[in-house]
Amino acid sequence: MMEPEYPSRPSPAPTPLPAVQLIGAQKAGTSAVADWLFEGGFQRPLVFEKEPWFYSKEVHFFDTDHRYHQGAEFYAKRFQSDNTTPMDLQSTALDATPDTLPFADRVRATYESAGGQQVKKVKIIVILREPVSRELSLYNHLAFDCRRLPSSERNDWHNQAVKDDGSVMSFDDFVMERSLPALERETGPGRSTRHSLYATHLRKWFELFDRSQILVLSYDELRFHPEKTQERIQSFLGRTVPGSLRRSNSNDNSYKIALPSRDAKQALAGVFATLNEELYQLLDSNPGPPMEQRPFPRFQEPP
Ligand SMILES: Nc1ncnc2c1ncn2[C@@H]1O[C@H](COP(=O)(O)OS(=O)(=O)O)[C@@H](OP(=O)(O)O)[C@H]1O
Repeated sequence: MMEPEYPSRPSPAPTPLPAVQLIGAQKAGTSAVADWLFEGGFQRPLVFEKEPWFYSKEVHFFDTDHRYHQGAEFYAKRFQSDNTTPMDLQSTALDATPDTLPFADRVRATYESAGGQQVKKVKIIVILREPVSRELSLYNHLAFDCRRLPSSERNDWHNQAVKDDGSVMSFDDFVMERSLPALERETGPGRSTRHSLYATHLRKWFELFDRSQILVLSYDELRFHPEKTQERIQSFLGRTVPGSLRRSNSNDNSYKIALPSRDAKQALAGVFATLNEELYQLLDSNPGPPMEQRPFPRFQEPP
């Protein structure tokens, strides 16, 4: 029997989403890379009324429930201005939200729902930093904000570094009372600390996206050989980006702690030693695009 012929229905036009996702890790040099890319021609997200200024780098769509649940159109609007075409978006729009790392599934679902095979085209960049130094950087950032912001402007994220009496806790206390408990649970307070569970997060990204779409970078290389990191990113993105990587978002101030105490370092390193090994093995068995460092360099621990 002949199959009946149905007129082919045009599929709905895709919702154009950013071509590049810089997903973290938080405190691993994402602002420096984002600044360089934005200055070099990548398109920033738009900031809407009542949104904070830093949304012009990071949209906080995937990591913020009430934003995520507004859907792909809500997200796409942050990248549409009168003079952008879908073509522009597909090649130069960048979301550099450093908190996206734990949300591979949401990124996949959003790009899938947006159509146009964008899920197969989006380019994902992640920078990994030695976890003890990253935790210290997180603490320094929180402590800096807590000292400069009135309590009415702080949120739960900032208040992680505040003691019951309202004073800012030491890094040692932060490690014992916040970081270590956070690493023992999968959800709840301490998500920023759990960014350092790199193998857990990356395993999901590797399952949900083709490995060739994900460039894994080393913060140590970004710090000591930034020109190499720039070369890798340009090769991955398939375009030359003028300018150079500068230091950015270092929150320098007289209270900033340069090195962890021996106790804090030992307590954290004890947890991260095995997890870092898991990461090296995961990267070893999942080779990335050709411009990625291989083997991935082992982290340099703080002295
Ligand atoms: N060019 C360059 N080289 C080396 N290190 C650099 C560079 N730019 C920024 N940084 C350091 O990266 C830390 C800030 O990271 P992020 O920008 O990712 O932070 S954030 O998640 O966006 O808040 C922060 O680390 P700490 O100084 O240890 O806190 C920055 O100093």
